[in-house]
Amino acid sequence: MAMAAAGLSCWGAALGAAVGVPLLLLAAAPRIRRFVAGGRCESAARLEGKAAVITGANTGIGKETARELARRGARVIIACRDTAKGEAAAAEIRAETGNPQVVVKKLDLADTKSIREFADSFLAEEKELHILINNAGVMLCPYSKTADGFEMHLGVNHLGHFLLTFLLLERLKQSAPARIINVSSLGHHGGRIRFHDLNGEKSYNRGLAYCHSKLANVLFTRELARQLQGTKVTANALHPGSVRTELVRHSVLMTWLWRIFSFFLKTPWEGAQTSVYCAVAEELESVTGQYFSDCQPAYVSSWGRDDETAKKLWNVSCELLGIQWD
Ligand SMILES: NC(=O)C1=CN([C@@H]2O[C@H](COP(=O)(O)OP(=O)(O)OC[C@H]3O[C@@H](n4cnc5c(N)ncnc54)[C@H](OP(=O)(O)O)[C@@H]3O)[C@@H](O)[C@H]2O)C=CC1
Ligand SMILES: CC1=C(/C=C/C(C)=C/C=C/C(C)=C/C=O)C(C)(C)CCC1
Repeated sequence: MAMAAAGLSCWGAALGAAVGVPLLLLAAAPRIRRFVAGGRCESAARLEGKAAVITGANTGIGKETARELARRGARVIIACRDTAKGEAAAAEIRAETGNPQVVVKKLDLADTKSIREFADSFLAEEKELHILINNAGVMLCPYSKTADGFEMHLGVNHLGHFLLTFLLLERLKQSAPARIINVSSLGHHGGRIRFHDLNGEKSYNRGLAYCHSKLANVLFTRELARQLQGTKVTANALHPGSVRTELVRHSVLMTWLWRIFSFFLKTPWEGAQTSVYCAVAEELESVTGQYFSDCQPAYVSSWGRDDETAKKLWNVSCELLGIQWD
């Protein structure tokens, strides 16, 4: 008798949980979504007469950043490796914003020849550059190398953008006030700069390789800001949040987790808010060398605050790319 009662109350509790938990989640859903969405760029700044280059703006966070800057009246150059995808994104943004000044230029960050061609063509055709958003990125790639033999994460996420910034810097200085924005990640906390094995030839872990490259973004920003003091060109880095994009495409597991838990991830528009904030917020006019998340300053790992490592990474990057920049 007692056993039957215990069994019944067990079923009752299970039934209660099965109905109660989903109901509770449903009731809390709007709050959870607001929390997940994170900070918003509240600035109403307009960008007529301003020009912006955004790398990897054919999809994800970059595309939404392009849409927001176009909406504010900027001339937007979508710099991407697949120009067909870029043209589709540009057409959509032009139609939605009514801004005809959204153009596409080919840029493959995994090939320094393509980066130089992009810069040559840009400098020949565009007389001003006020905002450079180094947004493109790869994550969790199986071991592979760029056309120049750099490990893919380091090559695309750091070295490619390092070279691009170097080639466009004079135009940014001429157009000052100007802003450089490096899209990094919270993942930089797990990164280290492994100077003895930058190309991951001795040991390679694709998750860590991503983190190392995102730490490189933070250190690059830090040293760049230091070197640009007094030029009215600022450099800041940011974490966009965990965002529903194609970034996880190289991992089947992450792709599934991203789908299943998509409710708990930012939309690409929400993920673009901190990039837009860094690009337009009036109060950031002379703020430089900082790291933001959810449209506010955020905590940088101790490795990301190491000036000596930042300087050393700068010098090694110049050596690897065969450029003189100081
Ligand atoms: N999504 C997230 O949760 C987070 C994203 N980030 C960062 O945000 C940034 C944007 O990523 P997100 O929008 O999420 O990812 P997506 O994968 O959606 O977009 C990445 C963009 O980078 C481009 N890209 C990749 N490789 C190259 C290359 N060799 N040359 C030129 N462009 C290239 C892609 O082009 P194509 O479409 O042709 O592949 C695409 O346009 C990245 O720097 C990422 O590290 C940081 C933290 C979290
Ligand atoms: C904990 C947890 C999740 C969150 C993962 C996060 C928060 C990933 C962040 C990735 C970043 C920052 C990538 C780019 O730089 C999932 C997968 C949603 C579901 C499973 C449990």
